[in-house]
Amino acid sequence: MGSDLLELVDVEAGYGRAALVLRGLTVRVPPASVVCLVGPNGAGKSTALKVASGMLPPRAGRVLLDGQDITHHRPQRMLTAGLSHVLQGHSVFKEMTVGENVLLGAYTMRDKAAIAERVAFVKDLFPVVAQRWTALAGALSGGQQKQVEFARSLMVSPRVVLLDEPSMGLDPKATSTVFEQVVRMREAGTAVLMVEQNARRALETADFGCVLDLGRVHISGPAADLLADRRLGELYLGNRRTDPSSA
Ligand SMILES: Nc1ncnc2c1ncn2[C@@H]1O[C@H](COP(=O)(O)OP(=O)(O)OP(=O)(O)O)[C@@H](O)[C@H]1O
Repeated sequence: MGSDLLELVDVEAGYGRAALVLRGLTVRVPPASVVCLVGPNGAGKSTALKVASGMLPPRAGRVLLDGQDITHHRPQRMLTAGLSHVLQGHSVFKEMTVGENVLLGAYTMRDKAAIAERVAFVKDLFPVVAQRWTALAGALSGGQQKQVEFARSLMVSPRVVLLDEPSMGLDPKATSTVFEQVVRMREAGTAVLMVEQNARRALETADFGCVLDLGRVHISGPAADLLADRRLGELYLGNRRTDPSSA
């Protein structure tokens, strides 16, 4: 180990008195890489992100950031440590401007010059944020709103961004844009741990993939290898057994 930025190691977690959802989950995110969690509904993908960001304390196992044990840090401390979580669904405040939404991501920051520097950074990374800065966020398309959420999550200069279903509810064109922005985040040096239903598209974007089933990693490896795995294609990626192009 040692070279991974974020590690979930042998994590067990669940909700209240209900049975465990994560049953010994280990996931590793190397620096400036995109790692994608895929798998069937209820496998525990979103739960893994909640454990990583401190929203759900695990019952066993560890969360390490750059080798430091941050397992029982509260969400705000996780955020200042460098983990930013973009939740499932849309979380922009539609009646506020794009700029106001983005600046909400700086609420833990005191240094005005640092805030201005981050605003310039996210405007550069997401041109739509710069172009629509004073517009009401509710007037933007779903894909554009997702980019506002990304920009907000990057204000604190996170080392890892956790993205829960970034393409949810988006049409194919907006989905492509959102995945292009994920690549840009990685190019800008931020690691991404992403959960996606759109497994094929997500693996095409990711460096590494983990297929979760029943709260454990079933298969993991370079995303290109998972995409090329015929059995995996049939089980999770929608390839038909008779489709010669999936060979
Ligand atoms: N807040 C909660 N309270 C109780 N149970 C929950 C809660 N959130 C999730 N669960 C349960 O935990 C299990 C795993 O849910 P999770 O959302 O992590 O799965 P997932 O792999 O992300 O699924 P999906 O692809 O459907 O989003 C499910 O059985 C779900 O019902």
